[in-house]
Amino acid sequence: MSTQREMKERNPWHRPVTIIITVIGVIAIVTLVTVLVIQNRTIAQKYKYGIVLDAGSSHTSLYIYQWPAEKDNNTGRVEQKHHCQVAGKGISSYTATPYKAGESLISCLKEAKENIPQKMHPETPLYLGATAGMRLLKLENSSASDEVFKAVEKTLRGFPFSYQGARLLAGQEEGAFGWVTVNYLDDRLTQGLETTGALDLGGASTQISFVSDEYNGSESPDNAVSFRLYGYDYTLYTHSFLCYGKDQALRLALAHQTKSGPTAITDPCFHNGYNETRHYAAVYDSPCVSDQKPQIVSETFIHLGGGNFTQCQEVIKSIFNFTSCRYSRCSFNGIFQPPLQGQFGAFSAYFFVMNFLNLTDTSVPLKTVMQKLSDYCATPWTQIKKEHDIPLKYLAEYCFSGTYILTLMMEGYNFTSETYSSIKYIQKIKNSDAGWTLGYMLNLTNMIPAEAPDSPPLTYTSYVSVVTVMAILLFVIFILILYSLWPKFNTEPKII
Ligand SMILES: Nc1nc2c(ncn2[C@@H]2O[C@H](COP(=O)(O)OP(=O)(O)OP(=O)(O)O)[C@@H](O)[C@H]2O)c(=O)[nH]1
Repeated sequence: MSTQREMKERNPWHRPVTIIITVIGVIAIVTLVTVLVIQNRTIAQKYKYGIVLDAGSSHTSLYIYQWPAEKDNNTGRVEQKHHCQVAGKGISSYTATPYKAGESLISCLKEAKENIPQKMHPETPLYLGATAGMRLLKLENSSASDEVFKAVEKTLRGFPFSYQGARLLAGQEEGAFGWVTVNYLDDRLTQGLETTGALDLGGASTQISFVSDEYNGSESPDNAVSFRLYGYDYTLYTHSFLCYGKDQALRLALAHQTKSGPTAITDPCFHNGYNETRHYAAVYDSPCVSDQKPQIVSETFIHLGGGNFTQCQEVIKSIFNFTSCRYSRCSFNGIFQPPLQGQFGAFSAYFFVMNFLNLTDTSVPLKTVMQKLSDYCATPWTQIKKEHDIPLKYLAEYCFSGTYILTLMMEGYNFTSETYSSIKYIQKIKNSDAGWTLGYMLNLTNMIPAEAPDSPPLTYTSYVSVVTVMAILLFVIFILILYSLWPKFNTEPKII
């Protein structure tokens, strides 16, 4: 019993001083780590915001982006916080009543007010970029396009955000910013990885953008956009084909089939049994086709479906011009295109259409994809209507749109059955929509620096872990030293 007591007394771990030191040490470590974690988390929870309106030919979308407030100096990730689809058509359709173009944006702007903390409104930049619909309107009627922009600007200025302008984007900008978005979201730019090409299919225009080792901008310099991002140089090939978005391409195909002004056509790109009366004036009411308008005998024509994929491909091929090329190589319509290189992300209508058709898997051989689309096109209209509950106007066009997409890629851009698998149909990357808007905002807010920013050598998690481990280690060393010194301090005078 007494030996046990002696041992207990000699063992420093049983002394109150040691216990107190241990408790204080543990509390110190817990406090240190807690302060580290809380200090950093409080900062990371504050955000800055930016709003971009994509005024497209078919409709307008509003996107809110957010990024950590203290990291806008180039290291914080910008992500999409909210998306609002403006009801109705694109702003270019309001030429008769321009003020309505402005009014159409109000409900989404109100949503933006609700989604961004009020105190951040005045410092939130607000941009509007208009694309191919307004490009066509400008070609057709420049003063009408000015009126629409005025009305839109009036509405945007009426909101408490920091209005930065409403402008027409050049096709080249639309292509280049789409490419920036895809590669930014994929984290390819900071690391200088091989980039992904961008394929964007809109309603009125379509863009192709990629980096090719065989393109430095000397041939067809109009297609070159040079960037220096995070310390890496890029010369991007980009081209926007006006009138080759899927809605205008459909007009081109209908114009091709109604050249002679017939009263009825059997269109292989529409399902068997499809039967609609169309007005010539409505089909030809676009600068993409207005010069092809036939000497009309009738006001309308009957649009019948033929449901034949191969014939549909032939009709679509006829809207491309493959004969003239003054460069070393061309895609179509005499436009230069260097050899395709690397992976491609295909978004907007590429995704909507192929997703509806269940054909987004590009590991499936192209031959099989074509066969499936051919079967879909051959399905009678009555059956298609029974199987899908979506507005008939959209439903009727998927055979055309799917065939257009494959023809544009294979015949227009020169993808092959081998390179088809390098395309990925995408809608979102990490919860942000693929499209030009994010790249546009990153550029205008200088969020992508030309040079790589100085980054801390450790990530936040590694930093906290290292500090924790070091604190524990120091404490253990301290205790061990204390332990080794203990007998000296505690040796009681021995009575001999
Ligand atoms: N199926 C389907 N089609 C859509 C959807 N959203 C848009 N579309 C169609 O896809 C096409 C392209 O749409 P967007 O990418 O918004 O194109 P846009 O901005 O209006 O056109 P551009 O001005 O040429 O860029 C248009 O024909 C739209 O009608 C969708 O959610 N589902």
